[in-house]
Amino acid sequence: MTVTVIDARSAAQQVEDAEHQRLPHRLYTLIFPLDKTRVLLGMKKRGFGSNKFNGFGGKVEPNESIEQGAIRELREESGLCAQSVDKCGLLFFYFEDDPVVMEVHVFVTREYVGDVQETEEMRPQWFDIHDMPFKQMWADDPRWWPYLLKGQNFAGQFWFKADQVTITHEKLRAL
Ligand SMILES: CNc1ncnc2c1ncn2[C@@H]1O[C@H](COP(=O)(O)OP(=O)(O)OP(=O)(O)O)[C@@H](O)[C@H]1O
Repeated sequence: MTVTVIDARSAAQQVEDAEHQRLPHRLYTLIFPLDKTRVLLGMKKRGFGSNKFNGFGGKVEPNESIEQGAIRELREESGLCAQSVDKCGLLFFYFEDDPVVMEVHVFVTREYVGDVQETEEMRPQWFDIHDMPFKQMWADDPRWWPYLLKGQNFAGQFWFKADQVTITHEKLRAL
């Protein structure tokens, strides 16, 4: 069966189970600007995930939609202004020493304007979509990146040790 991700909340319901529902969630976005062969990543210069390459994103603010949050974070962190975004995935991260679930809404954008610029938080760099710097990225990224590349929506859950490196178990599937 093919399930299309219509909105973020319907996607969230795809993977919710009783334990997952009991825990508080914090909403995040993660957005990847694409061209025909490349993706723009950012080297995070400070804070959570520093010294890793990742897409652009952060916490969704109370007064904005998840899409607006993705567009805002992309602009703040890379200088690019997305004119359209496509939702492609939903990720849940659990850390063994943290009761809060990170609920990450993943987007791609192929329509953006502006000049890429380094910011206080991120140093942007283009990479070939088939030659990703996975050794310098979060451990879950190589698991779901192939779905994103194929245009296949996905939902994943990843349980991390407190070291933020070791994945103790995972569930990942196409939607
Ligand atoms: C565990 N495995 C992971 N795999 C892939 N991506 C991950 C991730 N864990 C976090 N992320 C992303 O990292 C950004 C953190 O955002 P983060 O800098 O904390 O938010 P925000 O910019 O609001 O922070 P400030 O409080 O302003 O510093 C955000 O896009 C979030 O989706």
